[in-house]
Amino acid sequence: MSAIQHAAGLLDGVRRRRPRVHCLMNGVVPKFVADGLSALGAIPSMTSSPEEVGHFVAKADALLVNLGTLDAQCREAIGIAVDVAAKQGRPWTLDPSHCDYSPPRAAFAQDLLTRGPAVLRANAAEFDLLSVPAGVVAVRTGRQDRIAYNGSAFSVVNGHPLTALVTGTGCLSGAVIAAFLAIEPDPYLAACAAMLAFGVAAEMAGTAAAGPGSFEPALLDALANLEGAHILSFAKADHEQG
Ligand SMILES: Nc1ncnc2c1ncn2[C@@H]1O[C@H](COP(=O)(O)OP(=O)(O)OP(=O)(O)O)[C@@H](O)[C@H]1O
Ligand SMILES: Cc1ncsc1CCO
Ligand SMILES: [Mg+2]
Repeated sequence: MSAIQHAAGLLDGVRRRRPRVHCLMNGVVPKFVADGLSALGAIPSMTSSPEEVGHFVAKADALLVNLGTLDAQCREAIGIAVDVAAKQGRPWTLDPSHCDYSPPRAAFAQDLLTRGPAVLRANAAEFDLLSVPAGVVAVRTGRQDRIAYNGSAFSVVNGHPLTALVTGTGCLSGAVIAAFLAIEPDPYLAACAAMLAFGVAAEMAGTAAAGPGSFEPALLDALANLEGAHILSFAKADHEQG
């Protein structure tokens, strides 16, 4: 089965199984990310207090760690969350948001990469600063999204330029990866499926939007209305075999 056919089936799996995704999100776009996960068919939770986060991660099917507005309490919560994820076998995605602005944040992100994330999702500037250890699926987003693992790579060229004009679309794409990780044990297939679903939904939203203001709700609508058949019809992707 191709990665595209597999993605269509996994989208149905997300709707059937409604995975719980716990998000340690930045303070800028938590509502958008939670709404995007709900629209897709997953169940978001966003608590970050150190005394509670472990309980939330233990009950979640997957975790997203986003460093966008990192502070001392976030660092503590992230440490607890990734420990619980490791102990309970919960897959997690790292979004090293804005690590290119701050050497301490880049060092923290680089350290987190050694603590067992299934997937790194980063924009080009963030991605190019980090070295991705073997065993971590590497997703570099931009006009083209490239998913790489162990010598293989998959590039998704779906999407719409308005995506780049709405803050938090990258954060949401990391959350969508976490939702697919919750139901697909192979993190490379999960990440390919997530970026196909997100890219096709963004393309559908782009045709309905007049600008970034109407693109944002249109993207939520497109995530909710997306069907496996849309992925099969509209996916534009290339496989590079290593
Ligand atoms: N020029 C573009 N054309 C089409 N899609 C794009 C373009 N640039 C980015 N995207 C899409 O926008 C989304 C966000 O990617 P980007 O690399 O901009 O992340 P980001 O900088 O982390 O975003 P944010 O921090 O706002 O959440 C991805 O789904 C990506 O495919
Ligand atoms: C703009 C911004 N600043 C910190 S997090 C965030 C949202 C994702 O880029
Ligand atoms: Mg980002």
